[in-house]
Amino acid sequence: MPSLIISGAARAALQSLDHDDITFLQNLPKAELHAHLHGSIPLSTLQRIATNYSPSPDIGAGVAATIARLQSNVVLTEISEFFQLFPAIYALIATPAALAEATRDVLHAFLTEQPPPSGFAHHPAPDCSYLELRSTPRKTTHMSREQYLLTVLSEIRAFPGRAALIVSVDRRMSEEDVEECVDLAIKLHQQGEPVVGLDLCGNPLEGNVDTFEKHFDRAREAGLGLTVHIAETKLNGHSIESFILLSWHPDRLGHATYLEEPQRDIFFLGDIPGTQVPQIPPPNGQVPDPIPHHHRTFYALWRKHVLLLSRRYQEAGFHIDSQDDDTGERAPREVVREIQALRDLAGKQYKPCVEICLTSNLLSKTVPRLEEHHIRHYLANNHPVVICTDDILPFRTTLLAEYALLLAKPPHGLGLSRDEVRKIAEMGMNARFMNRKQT
Ligand SMILES: CNc1ncnc2c1ncn2[C@@H]1O[C@H](COP(=O)(O)O)[C@@H](O)[C@H]1O
Repeated sequence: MPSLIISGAARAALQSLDHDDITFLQNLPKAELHAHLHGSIPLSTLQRIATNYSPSPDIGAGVAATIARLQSNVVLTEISEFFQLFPAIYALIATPAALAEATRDVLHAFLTEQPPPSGFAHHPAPDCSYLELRSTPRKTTHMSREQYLLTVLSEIRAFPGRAALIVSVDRRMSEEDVEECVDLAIKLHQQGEPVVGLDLCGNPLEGNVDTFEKHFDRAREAGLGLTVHIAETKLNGHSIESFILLSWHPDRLGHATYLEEPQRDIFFLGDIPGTQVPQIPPPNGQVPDPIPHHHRTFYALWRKHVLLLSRRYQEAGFHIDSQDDDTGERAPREVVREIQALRDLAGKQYKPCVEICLTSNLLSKTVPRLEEHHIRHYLANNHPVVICTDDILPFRTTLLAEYALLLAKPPHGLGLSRDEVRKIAEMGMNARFMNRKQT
């Protein structure tokens, strides 16, 4: 049986709750929708697999060093260091047998009754009611990508209706690799396997997503839900990439930490009270000085963005005057209004559920303090969110402890009421890809 570990802020939040609060959180139906398989392997499982493993000496040293790091709290200076943990984990989980063993323990850690982590005395209970586990199909010397997926799925099938798979593609993949992963995801979904979605993940500071859109489109057409890691760092938030990813209209967004006001204005119309149409430069194309920074960023990006949107809406049968888009003579304000009108016409308000991983963001230093976490913005604007763990192995948390961070009083948590926490849990259950209504 896997043993759970909690430390840091998540531990302090859970410790600050009384027995009643913990029982309340345990009894809430909760969906875990953002958990990466290799980041969620219980440490005890990894250690067991390492004991039965005989690697070449140079790989062995890397594996031993990573396990020692995971044992003694992973302290990161910046998010890019986080991704360096995975090569050693991958070296251990290279055969179908090891992958099956790891997947089984991840599923049990989330879905079956677990004794409380050391130092806690609450009743054993499953960490969540429903799990969408995500993983990047990896080709090794022992298995193809298809075998990889079939191995993971054969374990997931042991939890019918309670577990499903999201196939991840990594930002660093070539287009051919993405194509192969998406082909497999579609094929397995069509064969009735519990493959429910497609995810874009990987080190946010690497890779280029420009050529992936058509494959995400294919996946959507085949009935898969789409989620993308977006604006995970400041650099991603400021770039055209966030506009591109939003223009794919994913069903859910991973992290969305640094989406800027103009991006939210355009895509999530109505999220920012009183500023649905941002105050932006006048129609003559001059950028007046001084203007707020985010309007400047918006001005720099809007033309590219409008071209993208134009293409999508023209494909959907709507008309946008492309000459205006090319010359840039039309006021950005008008463009925003036009987009809003088109959105109204299409009868869709776009409110993709944001997958929130509190401890992950704090430990990978993309959010400095819980009080500054972007969940506050989304909650204040009635924008759907789901609470998730991301990678319980390095981040040493559980879904219960992430919910404790919502309910615990400051400074241990956000101090939300039980009613607010119940609503958040419901939003999460409603954002499941399994059984979702197709739009
Ligand atoms: C910190 N937040 C994150 N942001 C982006 N990608 C992440 C991530 N956490 C994990 N992954 C992605 O998931 C892979 C491991 O699981 P799988 O091999 O797919 O099962 C990592 O290599 C990384 O690409």
